[in-house]
Amino acid sequence: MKTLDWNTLFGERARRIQASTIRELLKLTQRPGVLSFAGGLPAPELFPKEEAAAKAAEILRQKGEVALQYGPTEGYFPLRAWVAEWLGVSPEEVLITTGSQQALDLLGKVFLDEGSPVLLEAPSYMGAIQAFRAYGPRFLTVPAGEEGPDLKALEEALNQEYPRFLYLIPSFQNPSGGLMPLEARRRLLEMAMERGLVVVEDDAYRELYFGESRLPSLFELAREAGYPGVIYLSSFSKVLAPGLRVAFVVARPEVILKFTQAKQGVDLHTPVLNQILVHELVKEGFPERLDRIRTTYKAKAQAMLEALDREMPKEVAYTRPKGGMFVWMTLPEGLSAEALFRQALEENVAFVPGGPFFANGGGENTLRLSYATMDRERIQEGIRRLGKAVKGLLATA
Ligand SMILES: Cc1ncc(COP(=O)(O)O)c(CN[C@@H](CCCC(=O)O)C(=O)O)c1O
Repeated sequence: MKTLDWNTLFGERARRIQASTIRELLKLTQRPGVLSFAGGLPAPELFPKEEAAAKAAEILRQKGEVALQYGPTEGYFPLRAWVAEWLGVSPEEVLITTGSQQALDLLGKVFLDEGSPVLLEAPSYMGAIQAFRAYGPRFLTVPAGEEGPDLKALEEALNQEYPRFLYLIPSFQNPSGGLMPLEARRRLLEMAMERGLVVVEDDAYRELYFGESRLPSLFELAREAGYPGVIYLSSFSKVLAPGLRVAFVVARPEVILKFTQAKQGVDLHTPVLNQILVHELVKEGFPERLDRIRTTYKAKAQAMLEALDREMPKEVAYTRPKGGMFVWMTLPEGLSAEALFRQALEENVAFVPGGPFFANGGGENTLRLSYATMDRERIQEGIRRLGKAVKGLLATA
């Protein structure tokens, strides 16, 4: 009988697909006793378990024939209408997706051909890099820091090339925690409008601000200016429950139509029961829930920063986030976050090395710490362990 070599049987696109570092690391961190700062996993204590249990039972009893049946690809209309009202758009501009991760894949499917230039920040969200990479694009990157992308570098890049789209996370960027100031947002939009550039705004952390209020999204600023070129992504993962896999895309009807056609070929529709459950959970008391979530993450961030200030040697730099879920750490030049990862695992603490957040390489001395999942005591203990591993690495440098 002929043996099968699957690698030769897989298609060209499949051979490009690489594992998600976060997903692979999360397996490692399941080991008992490991304190993990790896995944941006929302605080489980915030999940509305009791409320969801009651509402799910009620939905199945009263609307079981809808909740358990195939549904429209665009999404459960009452949820689309709720998102539309929340964002001040029409339901025809809203598509419900199975997590923002699916929207990232649809972006690749709809906009990218082999070799298409796509522009993103360095570092940027590795889930987006992974989703886009499957379509064989040519990645262009601009440096990003605590105030978002370097606009001078962005202008230079845009003067060289017209990318299929620019992918950004303006508020509490993953992994760098960056927050684009209002002036920078306006400047970026001017550059996009001059060129007719498609801008993808991934606003996963829009509500997780620690200050008094939220900055206007690029999407809102573009609408004010009458520019239709911003495609807006956000999700219920960070403000409700990631396991429900319910998120949305907001864009011009022509874009939503094409994304819907593409989604038909992927999963027909997002699970109907989950969509109805999300709608039931957000239609009352959502603002109060958001306040509780912001207070929780602000306290967790504070706990991590206090511990870092206490445990980390002065050679190590790290951000002081104004929202979101992450602290971005930079080791002295020449030190490897991968080497630190191995040393840290011996101390039973884990994080995500920064390399996979750089689409074109680099960032070997960077790492991302998520404070979202653990309570204050374990955050402090985890950082104590990490501090020990960092000092060990510095001693061998
Ligand atoms: C900027 C940005 N865009 C989309 C997503 C994915 O959100 P969904 O849950 O798919 O709606 C995320 C979620 N990222 C988390 C979750 C990854 C969880 C995992 O792979 O287990 C992380 O970076 O750790 C994100 O940060």
